[in-house]
Amino acid sequence: MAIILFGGIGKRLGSKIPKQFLKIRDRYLMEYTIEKFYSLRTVDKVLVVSNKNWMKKTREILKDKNIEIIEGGNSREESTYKALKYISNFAESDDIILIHDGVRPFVSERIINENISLARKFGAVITVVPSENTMVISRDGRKLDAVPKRDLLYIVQTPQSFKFGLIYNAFKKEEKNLSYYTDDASILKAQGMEIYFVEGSKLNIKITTKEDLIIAEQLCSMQF
Ligand SMILES: Nc1ccn([C@@H]2O[C@H](COP(=O)(O)OP(=O)(O)OP(=O)(O)O)[C@@H](O)[C@H]2O)c(=O)n1
Ligand SMILES: C[C@](O)(CO)[C@H](O)COP(=O)(O)O
Repeated sequence: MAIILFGGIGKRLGSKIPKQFLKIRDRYLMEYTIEKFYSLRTVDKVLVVSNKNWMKKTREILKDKNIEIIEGGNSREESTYKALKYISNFAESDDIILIHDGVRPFVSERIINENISLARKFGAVITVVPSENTMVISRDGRKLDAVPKRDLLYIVQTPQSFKFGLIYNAFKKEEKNLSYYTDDASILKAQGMEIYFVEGSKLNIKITTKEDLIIAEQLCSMQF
């Protein structure tokens, strides 16, 4: 099952409407992402988590698809938790759950299928790419405090995929601290679970700011 997260409002993009409802080449951004999962035989179900103020628009866009839609929460992790609670009514503990940022429309079939196969093998996986830039730590955002060794650094993408029982129990244990986390796997890691890697792609961008939208428009003109 794929949980696709569209519960945000895109503050950092600064557009009047949430970025997932922007159109690129006459298709809603959310349609690009959903299609990547909906078209795969390896994905049995798609659950869309949308923003509570945009449920009607979401239903209208997805009216011709067999997709369940629920309301998100006030943070990405709260939206994920709402989705996990919803599927706890029918999911088995060993079912594979993929959790994906809806604003990553260029995820590939290879990444999705590797998430499924490696989550089945290891129980918990995240999609990553190795850092090609030196990255630094700064506490005040003005000066450099530390330089981690670059070859130890990976940039985390999504999907993040898990055996349902593992991720649901981890969220239940941390339900009061979800706003501390910015992804799903780190909640499991904080409880001592090993998290394995799936090779991502530099094309699997997250559309967060205006620059990302320019890149997305270029990628769409090449891919579709
Ligand atoms: N309460 C929230 C916040 C975010 N998301 C989703 O999580 C993904 C990654 O979040 P981000 O890129 O931060 O999206 P926004 O939260 O919309 O952006 P911003 O932080 O700029 O408002 C997005 O697909 C977003 O829709 C969500 O489902 N529920
Ligand atoms: C989950 C994520 O995409 C991993 O890099 C990222 O943390 C999401 O961050 P956002 O601020 O919710 O976009």
